Amino acid sequence: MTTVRVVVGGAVFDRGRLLAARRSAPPELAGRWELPGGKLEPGESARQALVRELREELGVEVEPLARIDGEWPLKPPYVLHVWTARLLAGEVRPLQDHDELRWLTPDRVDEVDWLEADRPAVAAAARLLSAGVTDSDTPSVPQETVRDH
Ligand SMILES: Nc1nc2c([nH]c(=O)n2[C@H]2C[C@H](O)[C@@H](COP(=O)(O)OP(=O)(O)OP(=O)(O)O)O2)c(=O)[nH]1
Repeated sequence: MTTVRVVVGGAVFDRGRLLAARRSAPPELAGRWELPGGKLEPGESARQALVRELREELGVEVEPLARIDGEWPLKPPYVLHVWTARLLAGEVRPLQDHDELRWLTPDRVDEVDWLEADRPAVAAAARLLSAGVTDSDTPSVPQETVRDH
């Protein structure tokens, strides 16, 4: 039996913009843009993994909010899950795995060359941003779009 392993990506919001990160490695993915994050470690929840990865890779503290509905296949055995997250503290810096970071307003999310797997989640995140549901400190996110687990 093959067990799928989860990679969690963060749709990080700050002041109406979505964070995009350009991978610096491995060679086949370098130059493509992703939602920063990484693999869950044993015993770790998706929220914990996201907080840890974004601290390591970007030097910031985030608060995961809710999962964007869906699961996207990556190189087996990995699948991508995406969570929205709010920037709590710090300024993002490309410390690990990335060589450029960009904050994109929802009308400009298509300006970067996203990894294929990320595109549906990026589109969902842009819709949330456009709808303004990420503006408040106490987010209220439409239940048909995200679920919390
Ligand atoms: N983090 C992340 N990885 C993605 C996304 N889209 C996508 O295809 N991937 C791929 C790239 C990698 O092959 C894999 C995740 O690996 P990673 O290198 O980010 O994970 P990690 O930090 O835990 O890595 P490591 O411990 O193996 O070094 O998933 C995405 O949006 N975010």
